[in-house]
Amino acid sequence: MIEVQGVEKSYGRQTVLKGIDWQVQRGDFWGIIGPNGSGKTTLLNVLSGVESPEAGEVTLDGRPLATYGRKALSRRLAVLQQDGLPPMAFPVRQVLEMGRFPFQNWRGKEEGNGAEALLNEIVSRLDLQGLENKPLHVLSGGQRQRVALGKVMAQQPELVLLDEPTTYLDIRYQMQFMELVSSWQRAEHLTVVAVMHDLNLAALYCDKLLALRDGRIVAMGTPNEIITPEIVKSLFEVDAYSVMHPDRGVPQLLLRSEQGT
Ligand SMILES: Nc1ncnc2c1ncn2[C@@H]1O[C@H](COP(=O)(O)OP(=O)(O)OP(=O)(O)O)[C@@H](O)[C@H]1O
Repeated sequence: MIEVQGVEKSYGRQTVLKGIDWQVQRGDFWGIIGPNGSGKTTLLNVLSGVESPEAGEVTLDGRPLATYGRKALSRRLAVLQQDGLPPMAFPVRQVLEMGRFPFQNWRGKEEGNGAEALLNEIVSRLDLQGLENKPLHVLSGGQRQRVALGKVMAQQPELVLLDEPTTYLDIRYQMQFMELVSSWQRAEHLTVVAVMHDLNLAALYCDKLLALRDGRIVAMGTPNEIITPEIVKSLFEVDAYSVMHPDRGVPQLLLRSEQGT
């Protein structure tokens, strides 16, 4: 679905992506991991077309990303940031409707009447009943991020790019958010690429992980291949144990204290 070939990206004299080669197949759930400043967000921005690489190319279904118009691209891919929506005064239902923008004509109208049913389904899937008429600024951060996910769902993308989407959520809402994304991904055979800071959540929900350090890919593979003490040490310079999750059969990290036991 996506092919990244020899991508280089610089800001001023700093090269932040160096020779990135990567392929994403339809239906994959990828996590991008790596330390602060390693280029994760920049790579996501190159995939969404927000940033253009100086060298190399990104293609979406065989066609260079740069040749897609903005509206055509937003019918294919959607992006959700850390704090997906600011605390503005728009009511929840209206914010969900904004997700339909790529399908509206110049008068802001959509052909057919499928959108209402779709929005109702999203409201019930995300448990937003009762919040539909409330303005965003009265919601909690966790509720607001659920609405942000709903707006992205309303866009009916084939590819979803998530940039640290659970950063401001407590552990209950982190789990809930990732479960919602995961069930949506399975139901619609979506392709998901998520920048993940929490390696344990990444191991639980991503099928494949790409590890970046200093703008280069240092490892790619399944969570079992990537979430190892050696790779984690090489990325983050921390010592950790890796244990198997008893239910899910994926690795989970336990950090080791610098003082020992
Ligand atoms: N718009 C920009 N202008 C100048 N430098 C930038 C810009 N965006 C990113 N950078 C620099 O590029 C490097 C990579 O940044 P990027 O945000 O991609 O890293 P990251 O891995 O997502 O980091 P974090 O985990 O802290 O979010 C950093 O050194 C950053 O300062």
